[in-house]
Amino acid sequence: MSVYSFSEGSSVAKALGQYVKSKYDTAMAKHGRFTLALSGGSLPKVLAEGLSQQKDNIDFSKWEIFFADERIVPLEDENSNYALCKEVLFDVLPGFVPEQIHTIDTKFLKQNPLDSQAVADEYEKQLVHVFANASTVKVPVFDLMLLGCGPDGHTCSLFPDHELLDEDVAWVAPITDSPKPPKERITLTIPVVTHALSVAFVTTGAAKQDILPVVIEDTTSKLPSALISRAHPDRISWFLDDDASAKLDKSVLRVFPFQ
Ligand SMILES: O=C1O[C@H](COP(=O)(O)O)[C@@H](O)[C@H](O)[C@H]1O
Repeated sequence: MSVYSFSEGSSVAKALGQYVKSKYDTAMAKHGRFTLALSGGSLPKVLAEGLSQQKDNIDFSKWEIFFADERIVPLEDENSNYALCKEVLFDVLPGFVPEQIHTIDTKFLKQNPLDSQAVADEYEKQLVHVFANASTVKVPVFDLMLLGCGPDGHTCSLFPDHELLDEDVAWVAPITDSPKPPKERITLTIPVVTHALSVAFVTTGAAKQDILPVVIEDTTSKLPSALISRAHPDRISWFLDDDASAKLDKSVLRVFPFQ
């Protein structure tokens, strides 16, 4: 696992932009497209800042984008992870192809009661379609997952002690009792996240400093971020600022290779 800490948010953004560009280059050389899962929360703004410095060397029309998790709300709702990414990324940087940005199907929102399982199943079908020609059909293999880590150690919409942590069949699962609102969401499951070729957690701010030693240093932790981090440590990078990393043992920190 590579854990990087930077003195300020702008340095986290710059490094993340360089890291994503290198993963994009690798994917393009390998199969001519870049499959990526994005999170909501604090991630999209940091990512947008980093990518704005790389945009002249990236063809965003080659990006095939899913959401690591999504709230079951209209796409224009302020709680929608898509809406957030659209505002800071898709509407700002040039070249994204709308058909390659995979949103939940909002036709299910008209149903009463809401069938969140149907939302998850439909989203899984989109994954099946996009990854159908890839070498694996058992589990989609994303080039990159960009994740957050909440102050409770949750990531995607995988929350501590939740039964979804044991899901080992579905690629996409619904959650109807999310402890963080809104309650109804879908999430990629742990098998999908841990099969990605690279996973980056992006986490900043003092509110995260108590949970990070548990997630990163405690090898017995069952927190969702820890389970993912430990599954394939060689594929995992953490991008932190010094506020977030303040309580980590300094021996876990690495020097960011692109500087
Ligand atoms: O609810 C969510 O929270 C996590 C963490 O958000 P952050 O603001 O603490 O970075 C986020 O990764 C996820 O996509 C989102 O739905």
